[in-house]
Amino acid sequence: MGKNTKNRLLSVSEMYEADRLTIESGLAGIDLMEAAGLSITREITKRWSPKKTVILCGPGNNGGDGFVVARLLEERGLKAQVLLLGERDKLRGDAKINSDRWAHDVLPLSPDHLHGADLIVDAIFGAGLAREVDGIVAQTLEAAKKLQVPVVAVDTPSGIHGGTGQVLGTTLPANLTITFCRPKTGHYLYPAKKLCGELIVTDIGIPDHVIETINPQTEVNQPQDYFPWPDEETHKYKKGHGVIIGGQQMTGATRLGAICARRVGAGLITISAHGAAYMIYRQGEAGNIVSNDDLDTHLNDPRKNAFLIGPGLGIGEKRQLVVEQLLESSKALILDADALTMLKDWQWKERNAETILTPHEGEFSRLFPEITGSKLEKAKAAAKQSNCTVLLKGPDTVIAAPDGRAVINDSGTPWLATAGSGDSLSGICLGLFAQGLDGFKAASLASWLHGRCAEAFQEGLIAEDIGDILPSVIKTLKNMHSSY
Ligand SMILES: NC(=O)C1=CN([C@@H]2O[C@H](COP(=O)(O)OP(=O)(O)OC[C@H]3O[C@@H](n4cnc5c(N)ncnc54)[C@H](O)[C@@H]3O)[C@@H](O)[C@H]2O)[C@@H](O)CC1
Ligand SMILES: [K+]
Repeated sequence: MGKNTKNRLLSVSEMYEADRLTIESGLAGIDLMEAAGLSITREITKRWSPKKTVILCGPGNNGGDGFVVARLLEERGLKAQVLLLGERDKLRGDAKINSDRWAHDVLPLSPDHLHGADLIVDAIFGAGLAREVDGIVAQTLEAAKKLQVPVVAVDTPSGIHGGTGQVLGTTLPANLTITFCRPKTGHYLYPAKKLCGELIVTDIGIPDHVIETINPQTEVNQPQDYFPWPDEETHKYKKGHGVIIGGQQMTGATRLGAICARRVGAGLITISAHGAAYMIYRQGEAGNIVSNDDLDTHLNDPRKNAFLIGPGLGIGEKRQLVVEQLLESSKALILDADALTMLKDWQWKERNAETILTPHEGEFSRLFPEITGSKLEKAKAAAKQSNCTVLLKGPDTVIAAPDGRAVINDSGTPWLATAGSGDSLSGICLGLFAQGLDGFKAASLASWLHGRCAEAFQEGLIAEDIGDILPSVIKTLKNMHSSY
C-alpha cells in the first residue's frame, strides 16, 4: 500500500481517530461540523430546490450536522423543519451549539411530523450507531421511506454500520450520501453500497497527514498501475508459463481460464490433462499447450512458474492428491472452485510460495466455518489464518493479504453472475501471477479487470465474452490514472 492515501477507506474507529487528531492539532470540532453542514447544503442545492426540507436529527454529532444544514438552507431562503430524537436541552457539545444557533422550534422525531416534506435529510445516526434501530426511530424511517421523496443521508443512512455496511434494525435508503474526509469501509460493502445511493466524499479540513499517521489498511481497489506492460525486448519465456490442471468433464471451465490467462499477457499456458479430456483440449484453442505429462514433470520444470487448479475439476481422491502435491510445491498457486471444496480439512500451514484462494461466500463458509463478521472482516481473518491471499467473491469482492492489507473492488455488473465467469477470473489471476505479480496484486488487478470487462460489454455478457473484451479493457489502462 503506497504512501498516497486518497483511496483509503476508514473504519469507524479510524474516523474517530482522524477527528481526534485533527482537533488535537488545532482545528475546532465546531469548524469541522460547519464544514460538514456546508458541504451537505451545497450538494443539496446543486440538485434540488425543495419547498420544505424535513431534517431528521439524532442526539449526537450526526444530528449536529443536521442543525447546520437547517440553518444554511434557511439562509438560502429554503424552508427547513427539524425533527429531533430526544430532548433539545439534553444535546451536548458541538451539537448543542448548533441547536442554539437554530432559531426555530424543533418537533419530536415521529412519523406524524413528516407531512409536506419534499426532501428529507437523514441526520439521526452516523458513526455513533451503537445498536439496532427500533421504536420511534424505526417507525419514522419506515414512514419516510413510503413518502418517496429524495433522501440525503449525512455520513451514512441511519441504521447502517459505517464499518460493516450491514443494516442494524432498519434504515432509510438514500438517493445521496455525503461522507467526510474518506469513505468508510461500509460504503463499499453490500447492502450499504446500494442503500447509500450516490456517494459524495467531501473535505472538511482533516489533513492528509492525519490519514497518513493512522495508515488505514483498506483501500478501494485501484490496481491499474500494477499492469505488467511487456517491454520491447521481452520474449514469451519472460512472460511466464502458467499451468492449469484441466478438468476431466467440465472442460469449458479450463479453456475459459486459459484464454483469459493468455489475453492478459502470460507467455505460455499449458493445460495438463489425461484420457478423453486430453483429446478434447487438443482440439480446442490453437494457442493452448496441452500436455498429458504427469504433474511431477510440470512441477520440475523451472519455467512453469504459476499453477491454477479448481475450475471444472470435480471432486475425488485422485484430485485431492493433486491438490496436496501442488500445495507442497514451491510454485505460485491459485486454488479455485472444486479445489477449495477439497481443501476443507487442510491444516493451514506455511507454503513457501504465493497462494491465492478465490472462494465465493458458500465456499468460504465451508473453508472457514469459524470465521464470521462483515465480508471485509472475514476475508482479512481468513488471509491471516491461512497465510494466503483471499479473494472473497461477490458484487463487493474483497481481496485480503496475510499482512492485513485489503481492497474492496467496485468494478463489475450483475451480468458477471453467469456460468464460467469465475473461471475467467481465476484465469486472469493465473496470467498475472505467471508474469510475476505477487498474490495480492494479481488478485486485485484480476478482480478489477474482470469487473471492467463486464462494464465494457454491458447487457448479454456471457463468460466467453470476458476473454474477447479483455484487450479493449487493457487498452484503456494505458491512459488511465488511478483516481476515484
Ligand atoms: N468532530 C467530529 O467528531 C465530527 C463528527 N461529525 C458527525 O458526527 C457523527 C458522529 O457523531 P457521534 O459520535 O455523536 O455519533 P452519532 O451522532 O452518529 O450518534 C450518537 C448518538 O446516538 C445514540 N445512538 C446510537 N445508536 C442508537 C440507536 N440504535 N438507537 C438510539 N440511539 C442510538 C448514542 O447513544 C448517541 O447519543 C458523524 O457520523 C458525523 O456525521 C461531523 O460533524 C464532522 C466532525
Ligand atoms: K445519518
